[in-house]
Amino acid sequence: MTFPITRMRRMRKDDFSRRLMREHRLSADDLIYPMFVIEGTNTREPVPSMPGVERVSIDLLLKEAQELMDLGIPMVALFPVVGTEKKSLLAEEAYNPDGLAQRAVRALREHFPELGVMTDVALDPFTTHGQDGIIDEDGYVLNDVTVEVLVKQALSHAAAGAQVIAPSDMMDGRIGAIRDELEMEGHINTRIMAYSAKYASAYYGPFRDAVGSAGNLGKGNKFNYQMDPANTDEAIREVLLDLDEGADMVMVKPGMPYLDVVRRVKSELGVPTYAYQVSGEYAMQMAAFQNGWLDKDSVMMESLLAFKRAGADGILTYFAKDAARLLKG
Ligand SMILES: NCc1[nH]cc(CCC(=O)O)c1CC(=O)O
Ligand SMILES: [Mg+2]
Repeated sequence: MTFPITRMRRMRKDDFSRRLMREHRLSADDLIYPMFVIEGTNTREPVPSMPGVERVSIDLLLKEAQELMDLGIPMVALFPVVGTEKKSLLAEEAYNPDGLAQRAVRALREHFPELGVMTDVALDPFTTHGQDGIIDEDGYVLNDVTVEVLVKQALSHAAAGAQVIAPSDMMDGRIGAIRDELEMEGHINTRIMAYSAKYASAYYGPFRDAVGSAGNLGKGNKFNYQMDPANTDEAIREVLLDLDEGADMVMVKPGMPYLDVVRRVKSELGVPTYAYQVSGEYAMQMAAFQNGWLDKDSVMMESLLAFKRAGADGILTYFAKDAARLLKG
């Protein structure tokens, strides 16, 4: 009779030894909370395809910000939702100093100076067609023309006080152009979180419902600027370019279906790496939770821990508050 010399189960026997050998941990410090902002006062609107997520007016945003502070969540990511009267072909509203995003940033910075505020730089909430940039007569998104507008948008966010600017548009060269302008205008410490490896994903559907760009986009797609889900070498090149152009943090998006990309970026480049657990990932989990098919707390925490294991330094997730509450116990 021979016995196994190595019994892997020994260390799993008790909670104390399981804790001692645990390699990765999720904490509130890892979480970034995305929020949708609308006009009005004391106004909240549910997003039907994202149960539990609401679009809120700035006064309610401030109430939630207090909650984020209490939970120890370091940063909120803002997504403005504007009416059709604010949308145009040239997306001028994107850089309106008194636009919804800019006002939301100012209010948060005034009341919660310690909370990180990250803004989305992309034109889709402000274009009549729902594309992230300016289009030509054929509907093709023009790169360099779009970058000029993105620079103005980014500058208006920095001027409002945003500490982190997050270009999510996938135009070439926009990180360098934005960095240049920020430096020239004295915003030398404004951090850039680049959505570097952003894939043309079908998992963004509920987000496009939330910001009201789905209808405008119609049958359109973003294949000629967002990345092909088949590629990973290309993701490394995208990340390298953004780092060279002055990005402080890089992001992979979506999250769970792209953890291989997160791992490659972290292992090969060793830079601050973030992942976005996007709206579709949230929606499909919530659907299963609401049906009683999966257990919410444990599946949510397992899904977030998976990002840490893959090498992410932080996660943008609609579960941020729920997860932080659980972590607090
Ligand atoms: N620039 C748009 C933007 N910024 C964040 C998301 C998606 C976020 C999510 O699905 O949760 C998108 C959608 C898109 O590219 O169409
Ligand atoms: Mg790029």
